[in-house]
Formats: sequence, C-alpha cells, structure tokens
Amino acid sequence: MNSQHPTPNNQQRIQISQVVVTAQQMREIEARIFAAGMPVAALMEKVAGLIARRIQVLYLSEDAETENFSVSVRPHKVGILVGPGHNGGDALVVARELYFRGYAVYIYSPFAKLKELTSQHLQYAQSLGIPCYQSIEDLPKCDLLVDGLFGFGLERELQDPIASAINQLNHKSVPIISIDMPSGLHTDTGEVLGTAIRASHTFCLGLWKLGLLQDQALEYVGKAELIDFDIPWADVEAVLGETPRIKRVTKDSVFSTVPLPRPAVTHKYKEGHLLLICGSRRYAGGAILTGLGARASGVGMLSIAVPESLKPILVSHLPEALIVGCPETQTGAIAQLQLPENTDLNSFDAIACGPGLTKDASPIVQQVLESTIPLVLDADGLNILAEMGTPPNPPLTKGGTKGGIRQALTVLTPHTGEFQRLFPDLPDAKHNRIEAVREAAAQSGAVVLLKGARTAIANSEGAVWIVPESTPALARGGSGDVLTGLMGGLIAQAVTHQIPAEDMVAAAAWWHAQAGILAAQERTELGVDAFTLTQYLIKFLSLINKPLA
Ligand SMILES: NC(=O)C1=CN([C@@H]2O[C@H](COP(=O)(O)OP(=O)(O)OC[C@H]3O[C@@H](n4cnc5c(N)ncnc54)[C@H](OP(=O)(O)O)[C@@H]3O)[C@@H](O)[C@H]2O)[C@@H](O)CC1
Ligand SMILES: Nc1ncnc2c1ncn2[C@@H]1O[C@H](COP(=O)(O)OP(=O)(O)O)[C@@H](O)[C@H]1O
Ligand SMILES: [K+]
Repeated sequence: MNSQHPTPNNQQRIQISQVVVTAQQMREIEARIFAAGMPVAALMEKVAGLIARRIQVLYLSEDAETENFSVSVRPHKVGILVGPGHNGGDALVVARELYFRGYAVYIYSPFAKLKELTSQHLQYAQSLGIPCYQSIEDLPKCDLLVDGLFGFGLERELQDPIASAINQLNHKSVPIISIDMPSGLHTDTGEVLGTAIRASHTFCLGLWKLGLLQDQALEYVGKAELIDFDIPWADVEAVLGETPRIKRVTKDSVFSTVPLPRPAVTHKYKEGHLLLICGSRRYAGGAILTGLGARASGVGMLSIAVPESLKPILVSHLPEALIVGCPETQTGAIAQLQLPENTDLNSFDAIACGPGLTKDASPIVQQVLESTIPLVLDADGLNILAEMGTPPNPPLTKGGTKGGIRQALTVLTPHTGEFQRLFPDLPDAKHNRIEAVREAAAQSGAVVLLKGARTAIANSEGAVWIVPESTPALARGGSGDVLTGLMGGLIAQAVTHQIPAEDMVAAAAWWHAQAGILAAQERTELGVDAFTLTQYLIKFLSLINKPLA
C-alpha cells in the first residue's frame, strides 16, 4: 500500500518497533552492545537525553500536548524517583537535564546503596544543589513525577518503605512518567509485585517489554511509547533469531498483508469465497454481525448458512450474499447443512463457523472439522469443540503431520471463558496470557487467538503476535462476531494474494481494534455497538490508505 520503499535502515527501525522481549533477552542484547565497546555511561546519557526531550515535548514545553496535563498550570516542579539500579541512573540524568532547562527539580532517593554509575549521577546532581530526600514525606509537592525506581531489573516483591511510598504517590493525582516499566511490574508477565506505580505515560526503552503488553499491566502503564535508541538489528537478531518469536502487530505489518491493491484483472471467485455458518432462531443478530464483518473484508463471494427461518432477515441486511437456508432443529439451530447443488464444504476458500449457533448445532461443527480448507471456529463453535474433549484431541493439526484431524489451518478465537473451557489444564490465562496462548496453540495444533484488551495470537510453532492497542469500547456483545466475519473474509483472500493465512488472523485482529479506537474517538467509548463497529472498518481503512505522494 505504501509506495515509498524504506531504506534498509528504516526497515530495521520498523522491525525494531515490532519486536517484544523478556527481561533476560534485553539483558543479553544489552550485554552484546556493551561488549562491542559502547560505554555504559554513554548509552545511559543518550537514552536519558531522549527521555528528557520527550518529557519536555509532552508535558513541559509551551505547546505541550495539553491533554497530558489536567491542572491549569504548566508543570514547573518535577519530582524524580530514583532506584538503586540503572533505571535510577536514567532518572538522575533526566533530573540534571531538566534542572539545566530551568525547572525546579527534587529528587527522592530512598536507597542507601546504589550502583556505581547511579551513585555518581546522584553525587553530581547534589553538587549542583538539586535537593535530595530519603523520605517520601519530605518530597515537596510536585506537578510532575518521573519514575526511575525500577526497570527490567526488578525481580522481587516490593517492601516498605518503597511500597508505601508508591501507594502514597499513586494517590496524589499528579501525572507520573515511568522510565522503561512502571516500577513494581514484572517485566515479562506484567504482574504487580506487591504494588506498582500507576503511570500516565510509560517510555519503554529500546525494545518493547513483554509485560507492557499483558492485560493485567494495562491499568498501570498509561500511554506507552517506545524510545528508540538505535539498538543495532544485528544484536537483536543474534539474541532473538532472524524472526523474533513474539511480535507486536503494527500498521506496517498489517499493510503488507491486507489484500490491497487488488490486481486489475480479477474476478469474484479469485477474491475468495467465504462460507459463514452461524445463527439460530434465538441468535439472529450474531449472524448479521458476522456477515457485516465479512462484508468489510472485501471478500469476493460470501455465502451464509443459517437456519431457514433466518433467511429473510439475512437477505435484507446482506443483499450481496448468498444466503443458504438450512433445515432447523426444534430449538431453531441449524440441523443440517444444505449447500447448493454441486457444492460441498471444500468448494469454498475458507469457513468461519460459530457465532449464534447454540450448542444444538454440534453435528455441524463435527462436519466442518472434517473439511480440508481453512476454518475459523468461534463462540458456540468453540463450546461444542470443548464438549468433544479438552484439549482438542486428536489435535487440529495443519498438514496432518502430528496425526491430527485437520489438513488445513484451524483458527480458534476464544475469549478467556471459552479458553478455559477448551484448555482447562493450562496455566491460568490471566496470569500470563502470552504463555497460555502459546501453550494452547502447541497442544491443539491450531492458531489460537485469545481475545482481551491486548489480544494475543499464537501458532503451533511458537510464534506469537500481540495486538498492542485497542479500546474498552469493544467490551460489548457482538464485537467478537464482527471479528470472526472479518477474519474469515481475509483468510478466504489469502490464497489468491499469496499471503500466509496466519498473518491474516493478526491483520484482522489489529484492524478490528483500530476501527474500535476510531469509532470511540468519534462517538465516545459508549458509542461503539457492534453494528457501528462494522461501519468503521472500511472507514478506518480508507482514512489511512490515502495514497502517499
Ligand atoms: N538495556 C538497555 O539497553 C538500557 C538500560 N538502561 C536502564 O537500565 C535499567 C536496568 O537497570 P538495572 O539492571 O540496573 O536494573 P533496575 O531495574 O534499575 O533495578 C534493579 C536494582 O534494583 C534492586 N532490586 C531489585 N528488586 C528489588 C526490590 N524488590 N526491592 C529493592 N531493590 C530491588 C537490584 O538490586 P539487588 O538488590 O537485586 O542487588 C538492582 O540493583 C533499564 O530498565 C533502563 O532503565 C539504560 O540506562 C540504558 C539502556
Ligand atoms: N477491554 C477491552 N479492550 C479492548 N478490546 C476488548 C476489551 N474487551 C473485549 N474486547 C474485544 O472485544 C471482542 C469481544 O469478543 P467476544 O467476547 O467474543 O464478544 P461477542 O461474543 O459478544 O461477540 C474481542 O475482539 C475482544 O478482544
Ligand atoms: K521505572
């Protein structure tokens, strides 16, 4: 979509923004940089200089983005929270820089023992006359706080007096900028180790830390942004491999996936034929929303199998789709798939099955599992699958190499409840969602998409994609149905456009979240019902797909 070709270096910076690391991986990357000759102090100076400048732009300058500051006065008094390690060192360099820019700076440094470099910076700051306090009670009232207590070196629960100092600071309703991680969060799991800083902004240094992308961290992280300090790609590659295992889904990754532009010469069947199987007399709306999600994918042909009694309403909402009315059970679920003559399940490019089916449609799920084309299972499709045995056994292996029952891609899209029904023996998905989804994909042989505030996707080879932004506006009945349709439609187009279907799963989840964000910006977080969301999918795409000069 983008007509500008980035230079190799730009390309690497784009890749850097997609990488996600654990604390251990960051340590190894850092060690390589230092071993290659970069002085530790020089790197700290560079990083903290970037942080100080960013703080000024966001909070302190004349034209600071006012949304970052709720109080009418521009901040002048800045409190700097200093921990014992290099996170504290970064904070002290920021303190010195802001002091020289004319701000009133106050340091809170409660630790008796500091790392060498941190100790030197503290000594210099004090020599300049910057006041320094050991007790939180003595720290004067500030308009802005910079949190350099702990970064990726934090490994144990916080104790008093630090824990109670953090609790007091959190209650002051003063904006807090956290350096690297909000102090108190575990770098990998995002778990709160006793207590943690509730940041307004987190400036993550160099590479995204996994913990910042875990649901349980979000209320502490505030707005997160990456401070890119030019980590050489070779060092990232040396530690993580050519293709990092955990990646953030970004605009750049999605735009090389979405099937645009279309080839000039094409026809409807070349642009994918999706079969949706959804709905019941009780849940007609789910079928409509899934259909509207699929419509937004641009899929060439859309067929929708629903119980016969739903056919008129589906036709009225989706006149372009082929609505296949099926015989129904007494309860109004699909009793049997009645596809048009000369058509079987393998005539399509992809199937998405589940929204609104009810559990009475279990023979249908059994039947679609036997198809040999890509399949998305959601909602009741997952509940029925869970009743067949957990974890899915035999596995839903793609290619059948592990003796699984499927020869093509299977995508499971559970929310946390459905996930726990499907994978009851897995580590609590709330504790470490990324590990849980990775393990689920390995066990089931499927691509598993675990829904949430930060949706995570894994395949059975251990690759993980995380959708890094979303909005709680999507926490609303029906928004998952929209995702299922959108994803099915994109997967159906994957073959023609020679794009790995797994990338389409990540692209669908990202696009869905971005459409939600745009809709929430225009209509508030209360204004994003699932139907409205379907209208914002193409609106979002057209806004960001303006041709570049
Ligand atoms: N990577 C990079 O490229 C760059 C990294 N940089 C910066 O370095 C940061 C990492 O620095 P770091 O390794 O010194 O660790 P950090 O998080 O400051 O603190 C660990 C200290 O806390 C202590 N401690 C631990 N738990 C504790 C507890 N519960 N309660 C009390 N104490 C506890 C622990 O000591 P211990 O008691 O375990 O001996 C240790 O001394 C990183 O986040 C970034 O800001 C930039 O400067 C340049 C580029
Ligand atoms: N707090 C949240 N922040 C961001 N996205 C959310 C949040 N809660 C839910 N979502 C998203 O909304 C969708 C809800 O899907 P699901 O639970 O299947 O709903 P339904 O079955 O009613 O359609 C998922 O895509 C999920 O990631
Ligand atoms: K911090």
